[in-house]
Amino acid sequence: MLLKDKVVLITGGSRGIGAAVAVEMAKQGADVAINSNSGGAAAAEVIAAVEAHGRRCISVEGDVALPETATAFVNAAVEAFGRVDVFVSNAGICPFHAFLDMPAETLKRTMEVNLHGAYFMTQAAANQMVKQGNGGAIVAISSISALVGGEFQTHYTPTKAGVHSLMQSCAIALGRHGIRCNSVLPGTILTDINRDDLSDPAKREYMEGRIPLGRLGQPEDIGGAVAFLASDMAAYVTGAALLVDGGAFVNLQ
Ligand SMILES: NC(=O)C1=CN([C@@H]2O[C@H](COP(=O)(O)OP(=O)(O)OC[C@H]3O[C@@H](n4cnc5c(N)ncnc54)[C@H](O)[C@@H]3O)[C@@H](O)[C@H]2O)C=CC1
Ligand SMILES: C[C@H](O)[C@@H]1OC(=O)[C@H](O)[C@@H]1O
Repeated sequence: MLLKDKVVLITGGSRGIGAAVAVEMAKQGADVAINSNSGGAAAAEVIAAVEAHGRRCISVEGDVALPETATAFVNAAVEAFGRVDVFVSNAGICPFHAFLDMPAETLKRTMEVNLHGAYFMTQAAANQMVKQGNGGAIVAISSISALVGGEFQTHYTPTKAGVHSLMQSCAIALGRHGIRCNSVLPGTILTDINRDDLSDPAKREYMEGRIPLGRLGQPEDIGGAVAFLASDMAAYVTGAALLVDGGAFVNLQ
């Protein structure tokens, strides 16, 4: 087990990639706190799945765009489990929309959830780790979209580049505290975030055709990369980005 008895916090942990990461953390021996803005039945399922691996799990509801959600989440995790060892910044949205008539509110909300949310949460988790005094690991779920564009993602791709940039700067700011900061860059992973977009069979076939490994990703494909970066196996890895995309990025022709 890579994370035996560690305490891992994950934003957006009720569904999709965050939920799969929560379960992988439990498989690796960690107790888990998940945040989400919806909670409910989905969060209850994640709690049950973590507990099935013999680990503890709490769910804390809150909008990551609000700074107070970050302190409330970290405080709740510390109250439940005593400390924070690993923080995974995952919550995000991608309301697909064309560039020329992008509503200002859609742009603002996407920036606030994806980038400001990652900032507030990373800051709150890091402050707790510094207070504890024995280091820690922070992993942000950025994206292949930090490296390449998307016609209907002009509001989204800058947030994913920003999240990785945040990890790079935090790697410097927090290195002296023994806190490592890295990004995972998933390719296209089948979740609710792209369900509508990929419901078009032609689009889905095109996306699959771009991937050397021959399939779109599943949320479970991301868990191993996060576990590695969060663990002592990556003790000398900080400020790094790990693409987990089935080879999509390198497939020019
Ligand atoms: N699915 C994909 O192809 C890819 C996703 N990503 C990133 O992975 C992360 C997770 O996305 P998915 O699992 O695909 O999406 P999803 O829609 O399946 O899950 C999103 C999670 O974030 C939570 N969330 C959304 N807005 C929130 C808010 N304001 N406050 C708190 N929680 C909030 C939801 O409740 C849910 O738990 C996102 O940051 C996304 O940008 C990155 C690359 C590819
Ligand atoms: C939501 C998209 O399908 C998904 O999000 C990303 O970050 C990937 O680049 C995909 O475009």
